[in-house]
Amino acid sequence: MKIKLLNKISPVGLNVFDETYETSDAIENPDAIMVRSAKMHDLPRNPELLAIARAGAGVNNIPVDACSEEGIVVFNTPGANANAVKEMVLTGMLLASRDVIGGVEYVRGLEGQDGVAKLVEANKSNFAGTEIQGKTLAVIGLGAIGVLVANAAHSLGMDVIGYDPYVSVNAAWKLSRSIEHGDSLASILPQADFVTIHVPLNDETKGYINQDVFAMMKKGVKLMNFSRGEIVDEEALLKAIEEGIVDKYVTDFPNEKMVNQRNVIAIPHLGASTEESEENCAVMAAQQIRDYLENGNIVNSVNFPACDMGVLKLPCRVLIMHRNVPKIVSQLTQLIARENLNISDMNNRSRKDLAYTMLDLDSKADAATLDAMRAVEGVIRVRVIYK
Ligand SMILES: NC(=O)c1ccc[n+]([C@@H]2O[C@H](COP(=O)([O-])OP(=O)(O)OC[C@H]3O[C@@H](n4cnc5c(N)ncnc54)[C@H](O)[C@@H]3O)[C@@H](O)[C@H]2O)c1
Ligand SMILES: O=C(O)[C@H](O)COP(=O)(O)O
Repeated sequence: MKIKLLNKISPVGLNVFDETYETSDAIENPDAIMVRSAKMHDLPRNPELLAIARAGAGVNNIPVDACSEEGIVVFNTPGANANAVKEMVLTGMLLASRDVIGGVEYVRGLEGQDGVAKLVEANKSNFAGTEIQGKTLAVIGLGAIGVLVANAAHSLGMDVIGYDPYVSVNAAWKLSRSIEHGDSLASILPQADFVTIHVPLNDETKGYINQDVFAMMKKGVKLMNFSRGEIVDEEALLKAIEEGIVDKYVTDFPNEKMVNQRNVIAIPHLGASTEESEENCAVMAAQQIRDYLENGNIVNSVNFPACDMGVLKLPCRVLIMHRNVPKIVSQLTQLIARENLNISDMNNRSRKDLAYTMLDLDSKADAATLDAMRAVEGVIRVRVIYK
């Protein structure tokens, strides 16, 4: 099996692959791709490609809809880098409150001067700040990162209020009971001294933080964006900075416009860049790829349904990706029955308009049966794994 690496992937993750795998950035016609933030929208996809694993959370760099049409499973690694981002958000809030960056730059400028200790004592008041304890933090998006940020901020003495109209039961369980929930942005933003954004970039959230949303914010708010640059409308942001609504904008996504703006602290996308997080993401992504290539199991996909039949023990497993419409499964099983093949076990799962069927057979399926399955209307891809 050939795994193409589109970004630098932690070697600990690559160790998950045994000697039957080849991993490299130079591979052609891969069976699977491992990627971090490399933009894949304009890259060609070879017909053999079965899976793309994003070692991280955001999948806006991957053409997910096109992959679905081609029967390519797209995975991500939910939560694997959440702690790293949480620590960075806390750092961002502190950098926005205390002028550590200005102070350090000032001290560097004293190189070669006499009486440095005396000078810093005389001028330190230029870099004084405020504390985060006792301030109110609004968290937009209570997923893997938002929950960790909310709980950590609460334990540092902040009042925390969150908003997430699609919050999962799992995330809600993890949220501290002291965190209040709002039912709209308007219900959480007016009282917030700090706002932090933890939603994915998609059609709904592009330009989400716009002029109307800035108008809901308290004057002097400090805004953290460790999600994606495009979630914040930059024209509206610069106006809000000009009007004193935003006191500091801390972003992990600098662009040409943001590199040197007044009141903007721009960080070079370091949220997930820790040894621990890079290992967690790479290991999880590699395990998910292996399980899919070797057993056909789907865990943590962002386009196909979760479906797991464990390790393949029977002679043959047939995997069918198809539209979620009536009569497909019955046609597939009839084709199997026609050849007197016995289905020992099966699983069928759907997600929106896509479905996935796994069939464990007592004997090997012949090529003609597999081709007949491929010809069923609504079938996207058929793959077979032999033990
Ligand atoms: N800076 C970095 O290095 C870094 C690292 C990891 C993730 N990220 C970004 O952070 C995002 C969130 O990561 P995560 O791991 O918490 O993902 P997640 O899927 O666990 O959480 C996202 C949450 O946003 C909520 N949401 C979706 N639309 C919303 C809306 N319109 N309003 C409010 N809430 C909404 C979802 O219900 C979900 O709970 C990623 O999609 C990625 O873009 C950045
Ligand atoms: O969505 C993510 O997981 C982050 O933005 C991390 O991106 P990276 O893997 O390129 O650091």
